[in-house]
Amino acid sequence: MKIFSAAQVREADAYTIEHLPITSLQLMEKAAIQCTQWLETRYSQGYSFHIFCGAGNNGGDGLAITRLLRQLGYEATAYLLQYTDQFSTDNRANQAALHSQETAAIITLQPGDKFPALPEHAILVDAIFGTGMSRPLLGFLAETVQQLNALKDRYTIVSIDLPSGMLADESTKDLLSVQAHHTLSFEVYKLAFLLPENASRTGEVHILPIGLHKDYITQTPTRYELADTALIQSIYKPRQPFSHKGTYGHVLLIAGSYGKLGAAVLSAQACLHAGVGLLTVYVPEAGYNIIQLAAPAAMCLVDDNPQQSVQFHEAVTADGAGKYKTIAIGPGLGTSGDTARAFKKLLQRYRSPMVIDADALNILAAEKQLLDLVPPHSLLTPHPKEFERLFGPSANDVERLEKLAAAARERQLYILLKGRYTAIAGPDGAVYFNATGNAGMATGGSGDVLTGILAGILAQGYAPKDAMVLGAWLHGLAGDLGAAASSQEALLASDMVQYIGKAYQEIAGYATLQHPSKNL
Ligand SMILES: NC(=O)C1=CN([C@@H]2O[C@H](COP(=O)(O)OP(=O)(O)OC[C@H]3O[C@@H](n4cnc5c(N)ncnc54)[C@H](O)[C@@H]3O)[C@@H](O)[C@H]2O)[C@@H](O)CC1
Ligand SMILES: Nc1ncnc2c1ncn2[C@@H]1O[C@H](COP(=O)(O)OP(=O)(O)O)[C@@H](O)[C@H]1O
Ligand SMILES: [K+]
Repeated sequence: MKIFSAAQVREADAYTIEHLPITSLQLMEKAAIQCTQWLETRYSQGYSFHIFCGAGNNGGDGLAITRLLRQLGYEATAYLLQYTDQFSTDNRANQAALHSQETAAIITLQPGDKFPALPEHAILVDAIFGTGMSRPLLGFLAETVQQLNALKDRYTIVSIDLPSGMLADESTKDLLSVQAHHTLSFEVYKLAFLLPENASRTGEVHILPIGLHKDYITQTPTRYELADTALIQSIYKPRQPFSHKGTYGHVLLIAGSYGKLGAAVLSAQACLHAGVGLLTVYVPEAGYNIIQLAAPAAMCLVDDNPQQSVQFHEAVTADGAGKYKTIAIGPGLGTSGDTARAFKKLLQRYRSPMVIDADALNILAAEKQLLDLVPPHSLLTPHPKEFERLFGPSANDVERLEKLAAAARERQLYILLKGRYTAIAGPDGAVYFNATGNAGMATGGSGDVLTGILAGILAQGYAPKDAMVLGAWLHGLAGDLGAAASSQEALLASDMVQYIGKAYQEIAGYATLQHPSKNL
């Protein structure tokens, strides 16, 4: 699903009005009908609705919602904020429609007026500004928004299209905006909804279809995209009946150190469940029995050093053309000087794309020149702190995304920035967001599982970008299925491993089952 900027949303509206038999007022009515239906299924007749309307088309939506709610028998009042007398045409049309229905439904709020008294079961609807927001809220507008926010613990606040004060595709981290419990937005996700800095202000986001023209949506290129099931199914390749373990690649996983061998175990198990053909795990001597017992399907190479791996570069031949399709390095590895030196030698020898995570990223961050040695098209998987260590601090989430895209482009890398909406950037500068996953995955070891999954998928022959997008989806879906089976609190990284199979099953769907038994 493409993520449109505010300017593109306006273009999409205009294109739809030009190419379909629909006026802008009718499009507004469709948006208002969708919002009203959402409110109606959620709140019974005992609730009253208090809709705060601006002078533009967002306010027009609010006025239309007020009228539709009243038609359904709800108590609903529109408060029209008098910060200007320049109303949009469709806003005026909806004021007139509401007046002709019943005059008392609109109350104008002037600067200096007392904030309206609210009954017990009130729902506050914010229809002040949407994608037309162009400057910080000041004076009367700022006071009204502050008064709404002061009520957020007592009443539910529903924002239409965007919480007023928030920009769709720029950071508004330091600006005042409505703090909504729900945001009802139209047709497409906006970048603002995917930024951690906005989490407490958008609340739950619900995207409602309003019938924007499909041609505009399919033909318009966007900088950002949210992965969806259609994209994942287009990437996923079912296994071939005559394939063998050589078909699916050999991964060398370099992970674990004394006290952190669990990271190697989790990565190894995840890599196996992701479908790798063969897996060799390289661990310090202390890890031999652990790996052999915890991942019997994997082979094990052991470093001479008992506690940390310091000569893993020897595992690949000097010309780099070894037997390993993919090398993954980092989970629980440690960052000692000897380990860092071995990593440097490995980077000099092995020139195919690798998966680089955790302590391997920390080694790169400590000695930044090593970044120049990373093979092109490698996959780096930093969390925000690791990203900052590697590429420097960012003033806000939008700047961090721009840094992500720039680093991927300039260094010809695939970089996956972890989070609620993990962001994936490649050398072409496009950024994909992943929507699967839940807060239960905020637990030690879940990143190690992701590293294993990515290496396992990459070795099977997926292109790096596809491996990243599919791997992040699979990882999050395994977490979602695991949490559904128990709870987010109880979810462990090992549960994510156990649910990789079920996650694949969902992606593949029964339609792709090749076995003759499906006809029985
Ligand atoms: N046909 C359409 O264009 C549709 C528009 N829709 C609604 O229309 C919204 C966009 O409407 P508009 O483009 O009228 O924009 P808004 O209603 O978001 O804002 C309107 C005006 O507010 C002014 N403004 C912006 N920031 C301000 C500030 N801080 N202080 C004072 N004034 C400020 C701007 O100059 C702008 O002209 C969408 O978010 C959506 O809710 C929907 O009805 C769907 C159809
Ligand atoms: N709130 C959340 N919602 C969705 N996914 C999450 C959330 N918190 C963490 N995750 C996912 O869990 C993983 C955590 O990785 P990381 O921080 O490296 O953990 P660790 O180093 O403990 O293994 C990432 O893939 C991240 O996207
Ligand atoms: K709004």
